[in-house]
Amino acid sequence: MDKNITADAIIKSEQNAMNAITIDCVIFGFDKGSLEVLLVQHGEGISKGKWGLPGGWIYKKESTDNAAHRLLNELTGLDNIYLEQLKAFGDPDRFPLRRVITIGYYALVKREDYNIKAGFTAADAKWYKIDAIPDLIYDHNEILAYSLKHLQNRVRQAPIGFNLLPEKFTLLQLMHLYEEILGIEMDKSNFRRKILHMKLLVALDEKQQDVSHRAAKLYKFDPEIYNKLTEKGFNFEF
Ligand SMILES: O=P(O)(O)OC[C@H]1O[C@@H](O)[C@H](O)[C@@H]1O
Repeated sequence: MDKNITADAIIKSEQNAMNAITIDCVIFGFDKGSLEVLLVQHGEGISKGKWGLPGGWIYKKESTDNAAHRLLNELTGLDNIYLEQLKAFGDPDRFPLRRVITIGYYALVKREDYNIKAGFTAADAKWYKIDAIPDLIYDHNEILAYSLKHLQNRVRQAPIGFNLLPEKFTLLQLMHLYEEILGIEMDKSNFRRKILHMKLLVALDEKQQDVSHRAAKLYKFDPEIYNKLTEKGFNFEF
């Protein structure tokens, strides 16, 4: 085949190819029994003044994982977070100016462990309760909805709570964590029976202190079983 024809074809197909890829991070925070999401207010560009997920452009010589950590840190001050890649969001019309595919990342953290400080192109950065999310830019409400579904599936398949609850907690606190993430109300005795059956918790010889109601028994996670179930997975049907 004629070399020039092949080169021409390559150039043409490259010109038609899309090369704009960005990152968007969904950071869920759990604090005092409520699930929240970290959002940033754009300080410049076509979305100035509007709220969205922390994210943006990837540098040419940067891995997508590094870009996710860098952008999150620059925009919100968050650092040292275990970010998991979710999926790519590639609707051709998701970004108004041209075709841009974005890669979603997500994490679930204990809110009080982190200080938030808006920076870079963000005018503000704030935690929003999951049931009070404003209208977000582009397809960010969809990305958030997908991430929440993913988190809800994840809590049915592996233990959660280790980095979200205090070291010693009551069964009710653990149940509220599940209720908040799954957005459902649970039956206390049913939850108690199922969770204790897993042998994931160690009952302590201690009760809550300084509470106005009847003090409840405290539990902690058995780290070995927690890790084993995290690796192996389970099916927690509520
Ligand atoms: O920051 P701007 O330029 O508005 O957004 C560009 C891209 O960065 C991402 O967060 C958006 O989802 C979009 O894909």
